[in-house]
Amino acid sequence: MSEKASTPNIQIAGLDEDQRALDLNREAIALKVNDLALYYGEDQALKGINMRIPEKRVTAFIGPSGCGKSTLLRCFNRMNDLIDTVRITGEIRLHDENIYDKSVNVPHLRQRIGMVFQKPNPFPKSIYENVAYGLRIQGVKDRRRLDEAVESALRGAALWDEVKDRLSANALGLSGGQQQRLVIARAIAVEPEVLLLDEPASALDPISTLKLEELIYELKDRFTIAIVTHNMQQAARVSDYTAFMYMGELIEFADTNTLFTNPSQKQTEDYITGRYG
Ligand SMILES: Nc1ncnc2c1ncn2[C@@H]1O[C@H](COP(=O)(O)OP(=O)(O)OP(=O)(O)O)[C@@H](O)[C@H]1O
Repeated sequence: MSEKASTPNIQIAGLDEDQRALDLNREAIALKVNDLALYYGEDQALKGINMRIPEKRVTAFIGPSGCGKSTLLRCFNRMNDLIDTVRITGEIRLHDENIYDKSVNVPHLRQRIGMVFQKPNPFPKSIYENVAYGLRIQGVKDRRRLDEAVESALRGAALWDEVKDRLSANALGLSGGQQQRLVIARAIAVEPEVLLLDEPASALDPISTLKLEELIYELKDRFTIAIVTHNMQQAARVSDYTAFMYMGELIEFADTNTLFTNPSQKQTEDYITGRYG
């Protein structure tokens, strides 16, 4: 958080934040999790999760390996549906709609809640076609509209200047950091409401990681962001709220500053002070 305050173009947001200190009860809520449990076959991976994810904020999920961070993130856009053994009870509401309701159109849900994974996964197509992909699936054919959307998404993902002269080059020729920003451009081109980021920087070098963190900060003006990270410094730098999970349970959820400086649970304190994990 302190790094944000030291970055000139972020100070205004910081001042604003100070004026109306982060308070979950005063936030608009994008996602609400009610009594969520998830089982892989006989093994329970998530237990009694209740939480609210605020709109247009960055929420980080931290906790030791295997505590269920990625599993929970995948619940938000029903990626766990793809695993045969998974059984889920409880509900998750995107605004007022239970995303697990039978009537939900899952491909449409995944457009509203986009996801970016640990390893950049561009398609073996041109940079342009990667970004245009979701719009083409939606049936957009008009070239000018596609051009505008591709440029806007690439600018939004802080990649435009680096690729504008080679939009027809294969995306696999980009560096790892560029590929990850391209995948973010692909996700935001369809204007989702929520972006799920599952350890998006873990395969990146420090400079690319920094760029990605700056990008996340910029994107939260437009999107609700949930990020899983192993890196506590990263969580502290990029997020407004942090969820600490342990063995499938949500132990503590608070604004990031409070969670890292004054946690209410001993388990959280033990984790952030490096006593386990
Ligand atoms: N496809 C799967 N089938 C069976 N069990 C799984 C599957 N995916 C995850 N699990 C189990 O669910 C638990 C939670 O895993 P998950 O990957 O969500 O944890 P995590 O906190 O994201 O871990 P990490 O930080 O190591 O990525 C673990 O015990 C894991 O072994």
